[in-house]
Amino acid sequence: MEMLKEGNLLGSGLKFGIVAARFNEFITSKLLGGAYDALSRHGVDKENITTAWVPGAFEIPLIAQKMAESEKFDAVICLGAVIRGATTHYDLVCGEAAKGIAQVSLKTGVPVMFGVITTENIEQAVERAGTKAGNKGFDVAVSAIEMVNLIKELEK
Ligand SMILES: Nc1c(NC[C@H](O)[C@H](O)[C@H](O)CO)[nH]c(=O)[nH]c1=O
Ligand SMILES: CC(=O)[C@@H](O)COP(=O)(O)O
Repeated sequence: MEMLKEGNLLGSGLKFGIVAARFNEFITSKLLGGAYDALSRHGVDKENITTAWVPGAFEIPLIAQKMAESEKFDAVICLGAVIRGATTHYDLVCGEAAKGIAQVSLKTGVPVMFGVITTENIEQAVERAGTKAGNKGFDVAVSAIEMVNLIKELEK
């Protein structure tokens, strides 16, 4: 019989750090609300969630690294909204945020979730922050629970 490993969605007793970017706060605050909703609905206690605000998505990796290295959290959830402007700045911010977040996760072995939405315009961001395309903050929070529990399964 093939052995199948997967992570369940039970969050009770798990501890989460959240790094939220304040840039485009009208979007990121909705992503944060979605993450809180997901964690709460999956049994995570409010006192087991620590949220840190950073200026923008470019600063997320550093604080995510501090949280991951602290060994206080089972996973770190990164939330941001990068909306294309008139210059190439968008590409640099998106690229460094994504690369930095991935590197922290691989370096520390802690699940660090990429909840930074990267959109061409404000409408696309609104759609992904709790309207017709769902809430990416909710989605990555659920994935964070799954990753923590998958790792626990693999370590048995
Ligand atoms: N344009 C966006 C930014 N830009 C700011 C950078 O993230 C960074 O805070 C600044 O360059 C100082 O180091 N950040 C976002 O999160 N979203 C954007 O659309
Ligand atoms: C994603 C960004 O950095 C962007 O909001 C900056 O806008 P602009 O490229 O018009 O300076």
